[in-house]
Amino acid sequence: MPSSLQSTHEIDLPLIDISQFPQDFDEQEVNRLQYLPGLAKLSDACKEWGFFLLVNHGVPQELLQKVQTVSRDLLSMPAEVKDRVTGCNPIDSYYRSPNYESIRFINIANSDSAGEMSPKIWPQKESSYCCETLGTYAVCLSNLAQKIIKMILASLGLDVDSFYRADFEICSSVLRVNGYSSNEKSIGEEALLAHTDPVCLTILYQDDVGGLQIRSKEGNWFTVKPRSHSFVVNVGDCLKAWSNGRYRSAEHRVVYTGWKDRMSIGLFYVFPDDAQIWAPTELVDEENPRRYKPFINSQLKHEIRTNKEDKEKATALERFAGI
Ligand SMILES: O=C(O)CCC(=O)C(=O)O
Ligand SMILES: [Fe+2]
Repeated sequence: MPSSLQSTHEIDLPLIDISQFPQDFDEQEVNRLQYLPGLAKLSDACKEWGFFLLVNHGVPQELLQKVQTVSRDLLSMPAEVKDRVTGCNPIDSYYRSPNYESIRFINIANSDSAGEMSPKIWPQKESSYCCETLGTYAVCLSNLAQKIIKMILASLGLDVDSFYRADFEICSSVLRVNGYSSNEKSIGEEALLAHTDPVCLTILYQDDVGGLQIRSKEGNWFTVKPRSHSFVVNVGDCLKAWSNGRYRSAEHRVVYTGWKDRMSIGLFYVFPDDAQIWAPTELVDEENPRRYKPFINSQLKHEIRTNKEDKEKATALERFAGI
C-alpha cells in the first residue's frame, strides 16, 4: 500500500448550521449583525479549508434515501446498459474506469436531462419514478446551493442581492453519481486522483464507507470522516477566482478504504460556459491585489481537460489565469 496515501489523519471539518441563516440576506447591515458569528465561522472555513460540513440542511431524509436507492440501482445496472449513455453529451454521460465510474446529468434542475436519459437505462415503468427522484433532489440541492452562495457573499462582506443577481443567478446544476468498487488489491490506492473542482460550488453526499481526503494549505492530506445527515461542501476554482483568492479551492481525492463499494453524489453548481469570471473591485485592495486575469469559464475547463499531466490539473487555475 503506498505509504503517502495511508498516513493521513482524520479532520473534523467546521460544521455550518445553515438553518441559522435566512434564505435572503437583507441589505441592511443591522439585519445582518445577528448572523455575524456564523458568517465568521463560514469565512474561516472557506479560507482555511475551502471545505465545510453542512448540517441542518433541511433536505428531507426520505428524499435522500430515495435518491441513494435510485443511484445504487443505476450503478448496479449491467455495463452494457450504462454504456448506452456513454458520450451522450451535452445531455448526459457515463464514464468508467476499472474501479471507478460516474454518471452525469447536466443542467438537471432546470431541464429534463434525467428524463431524456432514463428511458435508455430503466424499463419504462421505473423510468419516470427514477428521473423524478433525481430531478427533485437536484432542485432541492440547487436551492441549497443558492442559499450557500448568498451566505458566502455575506461572509465576504458584500451586498448579497446585487452580486447574487449580477453574477450567480445564471448558474446551473450538474448532478454526478460516483461509484467506487473496491477489492483487496485496491485498498489504500487512489480511486479518484487529486483534483480541484473547476466549478462554483460542490455539495457532496458521501455514504458511510469513507475515503474522501482533502489537502491542507501546508500540503498534508486529511480524511473527511463520513457524518450522517450532513453534506460536504467545497469552494470550486471559479468561486476561488471570483473571490480574488480569498477562499480556497482545495485539492481533494478519494482513496479506497476497504471491501465495500462506495457511492457519492455530487451536485456541482456551475457558471455557464460563456460566463466571464472576474473578481469584483470590492475584493481587491492593497492587501489583496488582484490575483487572476478575467477568464471565460469554458477556457478553464478546456485547459483542465487538455492537460496531459494529471498531477498538474489541480493547479490549472493558477497557471491559466494567475497574475
Ligand atoms: O466521491 C467523492 O467523495 C468525491 C468526488 C469528487 O471529488 C468529484 O466528483 O469531484
Ligand atoms: Fe471533486
